[in-house]
Amino acid sequence: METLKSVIPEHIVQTVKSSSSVDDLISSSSSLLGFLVGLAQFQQAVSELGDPDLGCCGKSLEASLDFKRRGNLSFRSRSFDDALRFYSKALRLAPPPPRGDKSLLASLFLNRANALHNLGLVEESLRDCHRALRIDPYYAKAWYRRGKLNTLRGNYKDAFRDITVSLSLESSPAGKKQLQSQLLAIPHFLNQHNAPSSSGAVDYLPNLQSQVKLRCVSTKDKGRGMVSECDVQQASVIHVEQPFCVVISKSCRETHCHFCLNELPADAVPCPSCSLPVYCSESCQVQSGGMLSTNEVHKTQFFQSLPDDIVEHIKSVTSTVKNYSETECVQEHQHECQGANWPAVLPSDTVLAGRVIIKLINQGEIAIDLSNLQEKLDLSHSYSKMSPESKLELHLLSIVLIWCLNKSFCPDLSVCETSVTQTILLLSQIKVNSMAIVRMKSSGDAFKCIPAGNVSEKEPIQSLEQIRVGQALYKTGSLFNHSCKPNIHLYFLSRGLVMRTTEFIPMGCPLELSYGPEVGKWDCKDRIRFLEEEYFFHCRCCGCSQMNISDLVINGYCCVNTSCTGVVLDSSVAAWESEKLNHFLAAPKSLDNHFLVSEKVCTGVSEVASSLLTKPSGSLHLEADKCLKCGSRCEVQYSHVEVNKAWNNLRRVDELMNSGRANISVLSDCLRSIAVLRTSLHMYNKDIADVSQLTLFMPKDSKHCYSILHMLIFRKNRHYTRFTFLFVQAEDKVAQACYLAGEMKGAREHCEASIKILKRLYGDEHVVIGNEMVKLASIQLASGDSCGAWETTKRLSQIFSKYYGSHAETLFAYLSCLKLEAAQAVNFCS
Ligand SMILES: C[S@@+](CC[C@H](N)C(=O)[O-])C[C@H]1O[C@@H](n2cnc3c(N)ncnc32)[C@H](O)[C@@H]1O
Repeated sequence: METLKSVIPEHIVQTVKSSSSVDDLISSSSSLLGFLVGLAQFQQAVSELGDPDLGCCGKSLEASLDFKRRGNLSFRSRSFDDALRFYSKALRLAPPPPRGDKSLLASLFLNRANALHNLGLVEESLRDCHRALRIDPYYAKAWYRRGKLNTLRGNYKDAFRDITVSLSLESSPAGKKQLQSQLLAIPHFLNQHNAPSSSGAVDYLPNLQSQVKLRCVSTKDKGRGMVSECDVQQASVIHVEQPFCVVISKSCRETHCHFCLNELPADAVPCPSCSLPVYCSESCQVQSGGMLSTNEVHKTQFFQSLPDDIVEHIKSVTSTVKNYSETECVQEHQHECQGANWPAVLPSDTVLAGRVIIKLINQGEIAIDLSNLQEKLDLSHSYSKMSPESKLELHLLSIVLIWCLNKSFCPDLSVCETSVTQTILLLSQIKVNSMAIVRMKSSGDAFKCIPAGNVSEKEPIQSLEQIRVGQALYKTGSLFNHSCKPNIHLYFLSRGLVMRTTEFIPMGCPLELSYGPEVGKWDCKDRIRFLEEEYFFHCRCCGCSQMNISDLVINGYCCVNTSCTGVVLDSSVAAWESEKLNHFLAAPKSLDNHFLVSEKVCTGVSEVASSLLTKPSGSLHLEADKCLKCGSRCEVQYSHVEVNKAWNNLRRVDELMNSGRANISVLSDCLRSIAVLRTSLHMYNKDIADVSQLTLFMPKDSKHCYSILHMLIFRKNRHYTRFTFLFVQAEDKVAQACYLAGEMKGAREHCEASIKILKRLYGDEHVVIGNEMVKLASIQLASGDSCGAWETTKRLSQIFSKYYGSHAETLFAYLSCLKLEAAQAVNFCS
């Protein structure tokens, strides 16, 4: 792309970069398209994007056979994990019938089933036998393996039938004899009900409906927005939606199903036509567009002698899974697996745009020059606000995409200025409307109660991390506006979007979610900058237009008067916050009304900035270098220099710790710098929290380092009433350090302190409190405080169910284990 950019003549670059309206786009697209079409480099680039043999998504018999051979070697040396990996790779590369070898595919599935069986993965192994038999119903060894697995599962009736079929296909007398003795060894199964076999299919459609009726309205300053037509209680599901189109994140291609985006099982199934996507089940594979070959089994000479019930058994085992019709599912990969290479190479936004276009073409919704694309999708965009560089990028990507679609999918699709213009607008819609699908991953899904003093570094305190597994477009979901103080919250079940209220919402009140930034996480100017850069709008939410404590203190300095809890601002923050206040004063409501919005805000502000509570007349100016509570003067400039010195020191310490050269003298150096930060910055300042990083780099084996750190920090700040807001991360990390060092008392106290701080920052019921409580419960269990763990678990379950309802345990697998552990511990004690 960079090479192409570098050869575009300057006058075309300028036309593209200065385009802003649709009319401009028509002429800029036309000039660029005209130039590129005649360019040999462009022709070569796009032909490579459409050629599977030049790309990485084609099938290869040689490569597949090579992986099979390596799998066999690993299997023979009993390295079953390696064998599993090699057979899976071989399956991805094996060409499909009729071009490819049917028996190769069947044998690969059976070999993988054997590896899975040896790894103790019975269900997965059974599913692979099933796959081998669907490809080749006359595969004696696959019937035999299936019989063995069914015997293991206690499914004797099926086991008997499987081995009977295997026996009917076996030709050698020795083999027949062995199978006969296997049959005799199967326990008696008369009147047995077969245990249901897991299909491996994931129900990607959450069976959930919202009773709340929503309405799309026009707002004063945010375009369209969503409101409810009735009062909505806290924690209600207000919206459920399946995506219009989805694309998996490149980083998750090998680990997650390309359709439902759930984690892949050990027996993942590849796309039959190309080597890129893998799915968790045939159901996902078919819904994404992959084809399954069908087998019609008749009572052939092989099965002539078998009784009817066994023939029925053969038919039911070897029949294909349900096929989904076009209207029922998206079939989003289907067009790509005609051999095109571009979906593997182009950015996710562009692949998503390709999927949208193809879906609309397949549904017969859009013209072949895409002239009505905008009208059909009806989503907002901010093309005119994008940077000149981004505009050039969008032009190029759109031309490449239209060209690829024309060559690899739909020759009727016109490559013209109209289709390019519409694709540019589609890409800019995707920029502001698409959502990242995320999964919460805990540091240990299998929760374990760790006995006190027995904590190893392999058992970190339970904590959560977000993984971005895909990107999707939801048509109705796109109509919800952003607020830095959201009243709804969203999460994903497979690829389905679920939205819930986090507070009571009166009828007609806007329903707003956070696009990322929230009050309490970042200060106002950082939130506004982020939203301008990522979403191209200036935030007009209540969090950014109203006063709040977090925005005042997050970058503040402390008062020179040591008994005062007031905050001192530097000139840039003071100017920013003054502007915000005056913007508010210009609005019809009074400042009084403003502070009445939330009692909590009012208490918080009076604690650090009481001067703001006196009724201002005219314009309000927040003075820099002056305590907002007691009015004392403070040289922020001087503090700034001291803080910088301390930070440089800490960075050096950080490097030493990182390279394993930390010792006690380094630690005391670090603590001196922390002391400087503590005496200069306001106690809620987020930089103090960043000090926490240091504790992460402590050498894992030096328990006394933790103890010293713990002792010094802990003793210095005994008075937790002074510890609020952003000290929280430091508290959290010290808790973690104590936990790893086996100092459970310290770990619990620091974790409780961090919860106290978070409650002041976010309120008692915010999900971040729940996350922190997971850590507290794990510490309590490890230190033998079963009653405490039980109480904490009850509290955190309430918080999680407010955010995730009955899905909490589906989304966070460790929650049910934690509940069980806590319940068992408390029962054991009582
Ligand atoms: C995902 S769309 C939301 C629906 C949009 N309002 C519409 O009319 O289609 C995002 C766009 O809504 C507007 N928007 C959302 N939240 C906003 C906010 N807090 N302040 C200002 N504009 C906002 C911006 O124009 C943004 O690009």
